[in-house]
Amino acid sequence: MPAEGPNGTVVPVIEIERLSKRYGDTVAVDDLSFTVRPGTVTGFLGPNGAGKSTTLRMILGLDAPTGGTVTVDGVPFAGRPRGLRHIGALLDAQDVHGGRSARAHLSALARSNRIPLGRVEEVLHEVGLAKAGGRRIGGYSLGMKQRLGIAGALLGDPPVLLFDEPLNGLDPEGVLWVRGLFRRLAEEGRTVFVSSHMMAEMEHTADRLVVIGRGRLIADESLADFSARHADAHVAVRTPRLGALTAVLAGEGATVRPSGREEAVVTGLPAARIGELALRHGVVLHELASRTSSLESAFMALTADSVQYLAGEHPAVDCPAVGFPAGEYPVVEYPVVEYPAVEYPAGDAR
Ligand SMILES: Nc1ncnc2c1ncn2[C@@H]1O[C@H](COP(=O)(O)OP(=O)(O)OP(=O)(O)O)[C@@H](O)[C@H]1O
Repeated sequence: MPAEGPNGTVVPVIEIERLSKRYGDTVAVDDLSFTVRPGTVTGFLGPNGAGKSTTLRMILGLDAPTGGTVTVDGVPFAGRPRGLRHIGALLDAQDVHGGRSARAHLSALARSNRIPLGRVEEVLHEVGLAKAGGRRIGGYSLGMKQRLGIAGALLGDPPVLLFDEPLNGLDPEGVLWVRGLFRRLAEEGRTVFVSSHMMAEMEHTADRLVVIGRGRLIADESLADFSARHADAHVAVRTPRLGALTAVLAGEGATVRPSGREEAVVTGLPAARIGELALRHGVVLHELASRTSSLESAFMALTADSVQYLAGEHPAVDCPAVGFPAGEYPVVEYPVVEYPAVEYPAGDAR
């Protein structure tokens, strides 16, 4: 059933229900169920071969499920006559006719989807390709092709947007720009679903995460909840009396791992409690800091069993369970970033 918003309006929800896809003996997607809602950027994460692209293709009706259903606003996408005006998608930035200009490519897309041609200049401008729009796409860098793919997705001004690995090939400035764009699209009430195989990319891009491995659901939660549940929280301490502090903290049930002559990593007690205990026992502290290991480590640990191609040894992942009482995790800060407008000049061969 379509989800309803205020005044009975239909909310652009993507609903995936027990979805499966087999290619011969390969199970690409395995009994997958989750919902992607509007107003947030949802990251779709999984290692190579996890089934992300296959899922996106099934949302778009480009691949038929072996089992289960996928609907947008309660209707399979193939049943939507509005095409690009309903869902905009970037699946493969390289999959474009290199002999055409960006302007010609977008104009053809606009015509076949009954989108006013005026949108072509608007989206070229939006993605920073207005001046380079007359050049052959074959001469574009991967980053410029990603921008062109994003322009194609935006062309129909759709309420639902899918992006498959959109950050590939973008320089840091481009990554910041894309993050700002996705945030704005979500704030406009659109449904934004973005795949990636790297948590480090999604950490500052998505509000929600759907994590899959070997086609199966591993996590479906907000980034904050994922972070609180999976990231390895610990406290770094530095003191000239490490032996004394270790004895005190161990007596309180903490685990203390020395990381230098006067330094240690403590798990099992929050920083505030460590500071109080040190004061009470007369141990001077030169450093006391709450730290959280990278979410990338947590993601790798979660999906370690699902990694299709391993280079040599299994990656060593240090992600022990943490012992803080509920609500006492260190706060993970997500930096607020500025989004510079970038414009490629007509002759720029980046
Ligand atoms: N057309 C196809 N024929 C046969 N096998 C396929 C086909 N498409 C995908 N697969 C297989 O299905 C599994 C999932 O592939 P998919 O491309 O969906 O994963 P992915 O998560 O998008 O990976 P990546 O991050 O590498 O793009 C893989 O084992 C892949 O080899």
